[in-house]
Amino acid sequence: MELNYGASRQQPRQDAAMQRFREHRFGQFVHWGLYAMPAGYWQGTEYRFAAEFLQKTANIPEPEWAELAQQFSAEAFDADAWAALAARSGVKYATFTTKHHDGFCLWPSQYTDFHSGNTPAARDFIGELVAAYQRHGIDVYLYYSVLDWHHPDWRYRLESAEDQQAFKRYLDFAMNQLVELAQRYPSVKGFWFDGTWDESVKANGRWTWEVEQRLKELIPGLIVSSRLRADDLGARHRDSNGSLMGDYESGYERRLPDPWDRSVCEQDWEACMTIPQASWGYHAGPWAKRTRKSAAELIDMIAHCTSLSGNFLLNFGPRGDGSIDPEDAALAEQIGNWLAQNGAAIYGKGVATNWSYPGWGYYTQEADSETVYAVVTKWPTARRLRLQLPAGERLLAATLLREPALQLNPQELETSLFELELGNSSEETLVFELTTAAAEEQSWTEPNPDV
Ligand SMILES: C[C@@H]1N[C@@H](C(=O)NCc2ccccc2)[C@H](O)[C@@H]1O
Repeated sequence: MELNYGASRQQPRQDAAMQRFREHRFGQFVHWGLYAMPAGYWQGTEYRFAAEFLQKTANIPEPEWAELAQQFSAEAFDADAWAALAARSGVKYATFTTKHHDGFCLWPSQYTDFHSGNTPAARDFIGELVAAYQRHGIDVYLYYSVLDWHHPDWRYRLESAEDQQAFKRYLDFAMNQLVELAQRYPSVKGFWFDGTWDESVKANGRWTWEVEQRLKELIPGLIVSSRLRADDLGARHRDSNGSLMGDYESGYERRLPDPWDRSVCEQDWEACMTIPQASWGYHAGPWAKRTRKSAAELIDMIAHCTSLSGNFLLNFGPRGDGSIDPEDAALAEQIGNWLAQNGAAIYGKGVATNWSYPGWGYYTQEADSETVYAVVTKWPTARRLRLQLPAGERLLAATLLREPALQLNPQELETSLFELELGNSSEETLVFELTTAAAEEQSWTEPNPDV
């Protein structure tokens, strides 16, 4: 169907900026703001829900929430320390919340008084973070919530002429802020949009289209997530013809596609994930602590996304004073140590097109390369790894990536089916670099499995 504000392309972008994004594979999400101070508690009660939603879950009147800005001193904030830890964690890009749903801005915006310049901290946190992360060689993306609980002209739905007029004022405000961010921080590589699910935004597909156009005029090569976009009819992420809007699919929030679902590889995509079960902002309660994911679980997710040609954006919620939770820092270091040894299987890699999902982990491969990597995340109890190679291929060698590299002798069970003895290694996540060759002509054909 004819659309004015639908997808602007059918195929993935092939320019250098997009190729750089997809080669990153692993990124850091950072949710930080006023919500990090109460950290899931209000008047002594723990609220077991996302800490950045506390204003709503605890029914806090907006003026009372806004008062938190007067306590925001962030005395332990150190952009360079955040960036150095991020570099050690192995991330290649970082996405920072500039304004979350509560409307509080981490930069001195000229369009509102509700910003970090008007706090005891009196700092441009976004400016400091952009500079520090780029000094550490990490690309920066900016998160912006269209949903804004603070702004008087925000509307969830448009039921009257007054609603329409107010929400027009709100969209003008948001466009002004986005242009302001692009002009203040022109070195950022992209924008990550959130809070676009309400009827009011879905009824303004043209505005979402204009935002993408305007920001890409200001910053050539800019990358914009699909979550910004609605089309003429209010369809989100994908337009009413099923075509992806924006530059990559950003609908995977705290969930990953099925590891065998190769359909997701047709477009660029990114999954974002929390360390605790369901809080993006720092939550100080036992509920969040009890549900933290381990390094092994998160490494599995990194390899899972890579194996389907997607990026994995792991969220960190710094504490209200600007310090990093020591448990998060330790986790970041563990992941970084693994990537230092095994990153060849992740960075710049994607789906191993001819290799089926093995169940015990993931195959990854660089496009147009012969080399395939096997990331073993679920050890077979028999401690023998079975590899079903693509038909017509045989396994010459399997080399363990970690130091010292260990070459295993593949045992041929049947043509294209091989076994590796894993020995007693206690390591959690092993990566093998696989060397294959064309198998000799088969004297027999595979039995027909459809009996
Ligand atoms: C990236 C995350 N998105 C925000 C959020 O509101 N998620 C809750 C939600 C997720 C999906 C549909 C509606 C609401 C969370 O607060 C994080 O910022």
